Amino acid sequence: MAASPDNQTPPTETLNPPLEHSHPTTNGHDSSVPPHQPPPEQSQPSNAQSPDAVEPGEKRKREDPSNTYTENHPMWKTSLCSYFRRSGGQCSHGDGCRYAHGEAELRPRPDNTWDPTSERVKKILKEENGEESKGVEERDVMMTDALEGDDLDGALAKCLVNLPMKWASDNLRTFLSEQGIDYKSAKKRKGMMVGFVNFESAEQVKRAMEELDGTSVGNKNLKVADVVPRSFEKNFTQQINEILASSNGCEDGDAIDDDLKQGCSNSKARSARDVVTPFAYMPYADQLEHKKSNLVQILKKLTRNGRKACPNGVSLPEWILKSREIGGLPCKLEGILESPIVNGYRNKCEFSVGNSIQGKPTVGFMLGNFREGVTAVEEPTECPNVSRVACKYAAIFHEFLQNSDMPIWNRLNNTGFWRQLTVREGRNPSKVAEVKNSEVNISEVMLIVQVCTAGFDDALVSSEIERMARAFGVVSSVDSSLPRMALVVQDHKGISNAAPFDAPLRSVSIPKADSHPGDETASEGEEVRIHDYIGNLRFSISPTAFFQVNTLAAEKLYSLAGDWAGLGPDTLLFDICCGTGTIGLTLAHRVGMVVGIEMNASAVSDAHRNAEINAIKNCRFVCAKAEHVMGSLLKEYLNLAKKQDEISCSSKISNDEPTSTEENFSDNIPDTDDSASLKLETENGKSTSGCLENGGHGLHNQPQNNCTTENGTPLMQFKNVVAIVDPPRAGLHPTLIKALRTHPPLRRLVYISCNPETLVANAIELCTPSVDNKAEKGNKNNRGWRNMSSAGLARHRAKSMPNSEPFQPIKAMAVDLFPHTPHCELVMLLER
Ligand SMILES: C[S@@+](CC[C@H](N)C(=O)[O-])C[C@H]1O[C@@H](n2cnc3c(N)ncnc32)[C@H](O)[C@@H]1O
Repeated sequence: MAASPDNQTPPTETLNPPLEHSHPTTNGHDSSVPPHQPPPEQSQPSNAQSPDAVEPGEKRKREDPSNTYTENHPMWKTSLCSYFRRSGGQCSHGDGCRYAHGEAELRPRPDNTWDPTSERVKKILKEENGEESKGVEERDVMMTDALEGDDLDGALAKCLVNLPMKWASDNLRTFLSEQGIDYKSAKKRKGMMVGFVNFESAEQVKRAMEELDGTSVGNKNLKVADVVPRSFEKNFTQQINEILASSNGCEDGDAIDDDLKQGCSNSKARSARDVVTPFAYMPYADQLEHKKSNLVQILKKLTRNGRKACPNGVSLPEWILKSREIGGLPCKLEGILESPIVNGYRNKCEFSVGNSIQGKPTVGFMLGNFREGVTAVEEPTECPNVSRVACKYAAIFHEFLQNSDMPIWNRLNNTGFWRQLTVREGRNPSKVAEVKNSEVNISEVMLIVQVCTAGFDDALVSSEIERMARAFGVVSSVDSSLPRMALVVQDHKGISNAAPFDAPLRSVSIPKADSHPGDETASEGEEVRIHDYIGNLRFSISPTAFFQVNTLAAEKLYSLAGDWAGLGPDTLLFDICCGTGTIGLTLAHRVGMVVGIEMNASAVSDAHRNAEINAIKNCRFVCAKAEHVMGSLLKEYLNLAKKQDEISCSSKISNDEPTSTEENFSDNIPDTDDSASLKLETENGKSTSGCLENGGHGLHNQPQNNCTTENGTPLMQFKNVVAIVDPPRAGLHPTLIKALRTHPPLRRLVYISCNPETLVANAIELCTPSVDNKAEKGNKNNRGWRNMSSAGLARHRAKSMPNSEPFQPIKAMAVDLFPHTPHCELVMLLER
């Protein structure tokens, strides 16, 4: 399953590698800086030459820091001396060197962090990341699905880890033959780093381990690991004995005590709790501290990369110059707001269907990464972020699957029927006293069962789905603690469980006799929806629309964004990536007008409906990819002021063809968007006029000027134009960034991010000075972007930014929407 904190791919968020810590390339000093110069965030000591003094075209000179830093300087001995390390303890600066000669001399930095290349930090990171950082080498491989036509024999099967992803079975067989390894069968799927080998005898296993373990293939070392296949239970003891005999010199048939079992077979598996909520072992206050210090490291990348990306001959912007006063941060990180509830907070959980370690069909979370050979699934009961209600539905489905005639999904062969259960919860508005136990507010549940009908008889599919509906109905009719329920089946044939928005959905009636009073009995084809509240606004949410998974914490997030956006009656607010309209609608009463942009058509129709049910009239929602329409929208709305005298507002945005600036923006990053398939829509399905129609609700606000449309409707013009962007994990499209950056009247931008790494990358492009200098532009033929970090790519793109006033990072703050996981939302205010 995909990994993300957004609710399109929920609790598996932690299957992603943990947040990347800032880790300069080699020596703790930035790679662009010669060994004996300070890292970028400290390279402008107070008495250093002002960058403004640098002549155009001349490289900015850095002073020898050993002369300028003294013992009293806050950065004294806070970085390791790479020269000292590389030369085996020699450094011409001797004791006077401002860098630490070894770990013992190293001092903490003013912000209480340590040189990221120090052993101390490496050790902390290892501990923090726990098993996650150890990688597959130190873990069991828990494949519980069989490869096509060949069940693995637990005792004589081995798993080879670190094979090239692109290898198929043939490559693996050739490799084994070249190494002189005898085996019975060998299988590998492209896209995985693991392959499976069955052997004829314990001797073959032993020899394979001796020959292959540690052998290098490409730039990796092979690891021979155990497999815990379906036959785990019956073969376990035998398997252990074989392993003991073959790899540890124990005699075949030795008595096995528990310690030996663990030590020799490495059979300690991680639990779903460890995988999904790796911070659950820490007190909540420590979790918050931990997230904050991670964010500090990530934010510093913005300063470092902004500095690097600054074109030659251009003064460093003020925010970079001032960064050294705040420990290298691009702006102040004002803290982290805690979640009002820390347990059972998720209103959406996607439970995988797969075999447990014991080979039993199970509904829950995968215990690791498919690419690493882990397909085992465990029940969610120990995961503190999942509600008891969601666990109950997972358990009902789990029981049903034990006797289903249809097979569960096999991730290796991409065959099977039952794939995933999504539980979405709708809540009543919470009273303060109920916040701590918000589960009492769960008033309705939408169950989305994902299946793959390909190759199955229609009649069989229908009868099995009916049987499932009865199973849910029976339990909910006897358990009065379960809320109202609606059932939807999603047919998805793709490889990953992440189905596209338009994967066919149909609602399934829950048989009346068995159903709980009030259960949804939507007729076939009718769209089922759930409802939730943000403040006192009611939101109607369709099955595939995004809605923040922690509603109460989202309320804090939106109000923070609103406070920072500097709203008022004369504000036009662009809510970019608006989903069901949550941000714009909750802030609508504080602005003149909201324009929301969202690509998921169901979410846009939810947004319209939500405006309607809450009687909000000053919002308009556009269904399109933001990168396709933002240039046009900004141009139309922001140019209004210039056109005041001659205004007739006859211009139309009839489609999302790129504007001239978009056309000019060519970089060599492929754009996979299908602009042709998208059309700009308004709430009425008509094209949008260049000026805003006076919507009614916002009329009590005082627009600066009015004008009229062709048909005489009054129009408003706004003094203050702000944008709140809330993109998915991948961040903003470069074309959108350019549109925001190159429209000067847009003075303020609030960036909400569930992935601080992409926020930093996008902010590099938004905040780096640009020049109209062809020589500075990126190399159009450079295909090396594939290997670049997101920050490197952003620096590269920043070179192609048309000359325009950059934004400045003003302040940042985190909001914890995901207790017990490493994730949180980050909000940053950018102004110019
Ligand atoms: C993190 S969600 C935020 C939704 C909303 N602001 C909220 O808080 O409920 C990101 C949203 O962006 C939408 N989206 C993703 N890519 C987009 C694009 N290129 N243009 C417009 N919307 C996009 C997704 O469909 C999703 O609804």
